[in-house]
Amino acid sequence: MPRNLSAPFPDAPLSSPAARVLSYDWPVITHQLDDTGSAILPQLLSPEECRTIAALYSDDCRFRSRVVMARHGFGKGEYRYFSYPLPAPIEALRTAIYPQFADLANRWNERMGIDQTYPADHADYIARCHAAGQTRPTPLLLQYGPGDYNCLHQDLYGGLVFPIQIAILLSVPGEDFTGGEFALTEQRPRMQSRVDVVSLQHGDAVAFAVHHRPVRGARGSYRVNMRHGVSRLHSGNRHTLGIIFHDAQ
Ligand SMILES: O=C(O)CCC(=O)C(=O)O
Ligand SMILES: [Fe+2]
Repeated sequence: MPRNLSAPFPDAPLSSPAARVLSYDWPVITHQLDDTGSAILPQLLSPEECRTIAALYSDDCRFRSRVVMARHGFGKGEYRYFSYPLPAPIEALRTAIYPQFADLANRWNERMGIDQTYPADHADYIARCHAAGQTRPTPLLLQYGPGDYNCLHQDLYGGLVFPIQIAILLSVPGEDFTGGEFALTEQRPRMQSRVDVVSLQHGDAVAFAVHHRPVRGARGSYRVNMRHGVSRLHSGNRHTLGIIFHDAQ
C-alpha cells in the first residue's frame, strides 16, 4: 500500500481502533445482538478519529463511487464507497471486528437453514467473496444535510452475505445535527412490523442484522426480515462510516 494512504493515521497500537475492539465484552454484545437484532459498541472511535475519517469525504482518490440517494429513490443525502486499499484504520476495524461475529453468523445461518458458513478470518472470507465475483469493497462514508434521510434498506451486494454489519456515528448528536436517528425495522411473519430507534453518541458503533435474523418462537426459530435507515435530519450535518463485511459484485 502506498504509504501516504495511511498518513493521517499514525500507528499507535495500544490506542488504535483495532486494539480497542478487543476490550469489549464480546459475549455480552453478541448475546444482545442475538436477542434484539442490534447492539452498541460505545465509543469505538475517539472524537479525533471521527473527525479525521469524516474529513475523508472530500478526498476523491479514496473512493470508487459516489451515490446521490435522491437519484435512485434511496432517500436524500449521499454516500461514497471506499476503494481498495481501504484507509488503514478502516481495514483494521473490518479485520478485527469480523472474527467477533463469525460464530454468531454461523449459528444464525444454521438456525435459519441458510447454506453459507463463515471462516474465522476476514481475509479468508474476502477471498471467498472475490472467487465468487464479489470483488468491490463495501465500506462507505455517508453524508447528510438538513432534511436528508436514508430510506429503509438492506445492504446486499450479491449471493454472499455476512449477516451482521456496523455503522459508526462520526458526528455529534444535538451539536452537529438534530433528528437523523438510526432506525431498524423487523418484519415478522403474519405480524405487524416492529421498529427500534438506536440512539448513538459520537463515536458509537451499532452492530445490526443486514437481512434476516432468527427469532426463537414456541416451535423453534423463525426468520424475520430486517431493514435499517435514518430518519430525517432536522438541522445540521451528519456523517457515518458503514462497515459491511462482504464485498460487492
Ligand atoms: O447513516 C447511517 O446511520 C446508516 C448508514 C447505513 O445505511 C450503512 O452503514 O449501511
Ligand atoms: Fe445501509
